Amino acid sequence: MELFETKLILDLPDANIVYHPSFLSHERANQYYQTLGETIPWQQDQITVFGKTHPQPRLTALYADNDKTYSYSGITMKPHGFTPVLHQIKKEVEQLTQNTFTSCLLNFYRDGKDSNGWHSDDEKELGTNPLIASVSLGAERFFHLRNKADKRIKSKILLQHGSLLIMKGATQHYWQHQLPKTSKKIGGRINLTFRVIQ
Ligand SMILES: O=C(O)CCC(=O)C(=O)O
Ligand SMILES: [Fe+2]
Repeated sequence: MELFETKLILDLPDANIVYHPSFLSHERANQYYQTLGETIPWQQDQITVFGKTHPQPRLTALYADNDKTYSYSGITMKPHGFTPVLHQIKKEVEQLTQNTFTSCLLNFYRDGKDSNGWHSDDEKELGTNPLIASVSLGAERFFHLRNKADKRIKSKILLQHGSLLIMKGATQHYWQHQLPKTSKKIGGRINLTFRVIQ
């Protein structure tokens, strides 16, 4: 549940992005970080980008209330069924966004060397204008955005422990995002992205 009404609307052309810094209390964010870190069967897949195969620079897991697979960068992920904790977080995200989700893709960035390269969440299984709701737990990391038509148009936002970032509307058509590496000595970060996978 949202603690404060505080929300930040990113003022970017052709984007619809809202940031809720205090979506979860620190106490609950701590609990979720610990539980998910210990209980999720994290996997490290081999990805193929520009014809080269290498281990993905983070760990992932897919959860869903259906058995539809999700494919990107040459990986096909099979979902697990929602656990009680993930189901609880999903309900809270659904309440705030007034949306329902079928799936949650989890990312575990073990330290500052783990990352997520430039991409849009534009796989066809996500539909035309997907609403992506992204919960951050653990170490703060910068989330970069760049305009697809003019890559010099950029923005970044620090994703804090317990925050929720919502991307919707045409955002994925016009913008890419990434989570770059950092040389700072930081701990792990868990990210949960709720989506509809059709
Ligand atoms: O870790 C993040 O905040 C971003 C994750 C992301 O972009 C994705 O999984 O598609
Ligand atoms: Fe993404």
